[in-house]
Amino acid sequence: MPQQAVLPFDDPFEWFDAWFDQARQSTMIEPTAMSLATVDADGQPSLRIVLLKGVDRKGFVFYTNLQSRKGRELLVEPRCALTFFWPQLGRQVRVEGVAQAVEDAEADAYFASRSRESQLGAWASQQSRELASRAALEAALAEVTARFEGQPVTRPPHWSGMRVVPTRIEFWQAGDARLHDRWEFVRGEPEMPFECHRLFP
Ligand SMILES: Cc1cc2nc3c(=O)[nH]c(=O)nc-3n(C[C@H](O)[C@H](O)[C@H](O)COP(=O)(O)O)c2cc1C
Repeated sequence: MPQQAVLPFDDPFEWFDAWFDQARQSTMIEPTAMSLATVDADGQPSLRIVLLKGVDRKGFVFYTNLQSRKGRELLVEPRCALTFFWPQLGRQVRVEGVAQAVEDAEADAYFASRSRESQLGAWASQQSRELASRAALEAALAEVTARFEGQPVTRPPHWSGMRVVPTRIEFWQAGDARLHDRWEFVRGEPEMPFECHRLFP
């Protein structure tokens, strides 16, 4: 991978778009997968994979059950972090920021684009709650399938999108002999312009 002597982009969103396009054009499975880190009220971190479903200058959007562990944690502490790892390209992107619920209309539009099976699953799963048995989950799915028979499946009120509004975005490109390139863009508040720094690997 060629080393970057100069800054390839001075705008972190343009930079992300370029790398994300290349990741999606590669043979990589799940290029939209990202680790999402949250913390609970005691400061205990937790980490899981979610899928990036939208990105623009406002931030990085994923969808989930708002009553899941991550949903409950983000309600109390919206500061969170994301990491993308694109091994075929030798790249990592790290994002830190604040999660905000997306507008209802945006969540409705995305929910409507999902398969009916996924829509019913969103109703049937009390994500992250204790489940007595697989049969209980299947019974919940059968119940919602019967409830919505012959009609569109509406979005559950507890299922929506979260947008991570970034205050830090770091681009990491693997280099020879571990002399990787790292560039960070930071801003104190989401309304402020980003400052860019190069970091030791
Ligand atoms: C490849 C992959 C993609 C996933 N995408 C999502 C997603 O977009 N939204 C989601 O809520 N969970 C997704 N999950 C499941 C989460 O990793 C996690 O198990 C679930 O959201 C419950 O997490 P929580 O208990 O921390 O809230 C995905 C898991 C994998 C492995």
